[in-house]
Amino acid sequence: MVAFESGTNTAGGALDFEHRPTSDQHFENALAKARDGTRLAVADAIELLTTGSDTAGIDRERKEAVLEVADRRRAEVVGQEVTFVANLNNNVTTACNTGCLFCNFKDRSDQFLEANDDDHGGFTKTPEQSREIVADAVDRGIYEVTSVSGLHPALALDSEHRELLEASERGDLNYRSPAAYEVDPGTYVEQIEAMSVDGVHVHSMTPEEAAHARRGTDWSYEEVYRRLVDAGLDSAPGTAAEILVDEVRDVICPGKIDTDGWLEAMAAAARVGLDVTATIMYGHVENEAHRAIHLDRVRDLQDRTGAITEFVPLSFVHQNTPLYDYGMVEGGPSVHEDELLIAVSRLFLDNIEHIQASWVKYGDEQGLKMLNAGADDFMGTILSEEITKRAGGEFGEYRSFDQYVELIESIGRIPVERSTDYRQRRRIDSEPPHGPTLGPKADGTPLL
Ligand SMILES: C[S@@+](CC[C@H](N)C(=O)[O-])C[C@H]1O[C@@H](n2cnc3c(N)ncnc32)[C@H](O)[C@@H]1O
Ligand SMILES: Nc1c(NC[C@H](O)[C@H](O)[C@H](O)CO)[nH]c(=O)[nH]c1=O
Ligand SMILES: N[C@@H](Cc1ccc(O)cc1)C(=O)O
Ligand code: SF4
Repeated sequence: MVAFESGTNTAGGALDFEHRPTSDQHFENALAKARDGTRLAVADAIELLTTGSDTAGIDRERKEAVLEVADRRRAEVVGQEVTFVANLNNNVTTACNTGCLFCNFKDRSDQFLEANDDDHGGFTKTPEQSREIVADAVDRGIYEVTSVSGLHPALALDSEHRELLEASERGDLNYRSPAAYEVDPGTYVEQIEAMSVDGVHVHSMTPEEAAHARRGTDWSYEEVYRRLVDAGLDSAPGTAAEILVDEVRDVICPGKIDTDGWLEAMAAAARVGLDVTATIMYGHVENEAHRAIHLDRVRDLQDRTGAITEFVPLSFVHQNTPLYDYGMVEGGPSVHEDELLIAVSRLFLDNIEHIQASWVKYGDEQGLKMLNAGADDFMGTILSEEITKRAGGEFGEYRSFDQYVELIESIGRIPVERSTDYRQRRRIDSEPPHGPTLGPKADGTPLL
């Protein structure tokens, strides 16, 4: 079989990682296990992701075989429905000093100081502004708000946390009083309360944000998530996962919590009754062994919690990022790596029902291909998008219900609007125009 390109980014090869994408398994054996529905081992995932770890590059025929098995599994597990949600993104602030090398969403927080006239090009919203944005979207029929933000130094969990941070003599807490800034983001609890408009589902507080919300205290993640639930939080996004192997995190996000911290935060969110999602951000310096270990850690977390509603592969967008600027990567993942990641996620994660194809990351055409390679959820309307756009992504910020219906029907599948937890679903089989019906103020009128 002809190997037509390298299966992994070359920069990963230059780094001296302990984990390498080799295994004592055989591709055909791993594929047979996948076909039978036998639980896959990490070595099997490495074989499938590399299309055989003893040969260089991705073999196209073998790749197609993996996608086909994953597509069949998808049909067995969830059938022909393709789901999506009527949501908006309302990110509170871009101020962040964590310095992740794959991220261009962030702006250095000193640029947001009252005393600084720099034009940072980012934003911070007050709780009142967040409420207005969400209330307007809810009026239009939206029923989920997703909110992920930079770790603004003025953000505290609540007034008690603020008092502790104000009183602390420690200089290492990444805290600064809101009075020093042009705009006061309030506390996390105030933001969640503000966004809880008319029963809208609030999907917010990644493990990294939860860590920021307990800095300088001895509070557990459970305590933090409990207070957030009291404020109106409904579920938590499992971003900040990146690659759940510390030797990779040490390179791309040394300022972030480690793998165990991420897993601990997610398990705590589950214990207080929250649904969560899980993600992988792949296609930078890591190799296929790291991707396989990541899947194993997510599957183990789901065995323990059962709280993960969907798995969301986030393809690395390289253009405007430090990793690319510093020459640490030559680009993002190839389309073949993208397809294999979706397919192997479906096959490996036998305990997670839904695999999301992100049109933000893949675009419409490739997103549809992913729905024939193991994915069954097509994300949400989101209305605005800042993370990928700032990184150089070009697939836009919004999809309408009409666009969704047309895209999903074009591949012969059934468009279904879903609630965040997938428990409410509505098949869309009427004539256009289409709009949301599951929201507190949704009556089928198109969003825009
Ligand atoms: C921008 S952060 C915002 C929330 C919070 N600061 C955190 O890190 O959890 C949310 C996620 O966006 C994803 N992301 C950031 N930059 C990206 C890029 N260039 N390509 C793909 N995904 C990216 C990462 O997975 C990251 O965890
Ligand atoms: N994949 C991306 C998502 N996915 C999240 C969904 O929109 C939704 O919030 C979730 O499925 C819970 O219902 N969101 C983004 O902003 N960007 C993505 O790339
Ligand atoms: N907003 C994140 C993605 C995301 C948000 C919530 C999720 O549950 C999953 C993924 C991004 O664009 O990268
Ligand atoms: S990924 Fe999150 S924590 Fe890291 S720099 Fe970006 S906004 Fe900050």
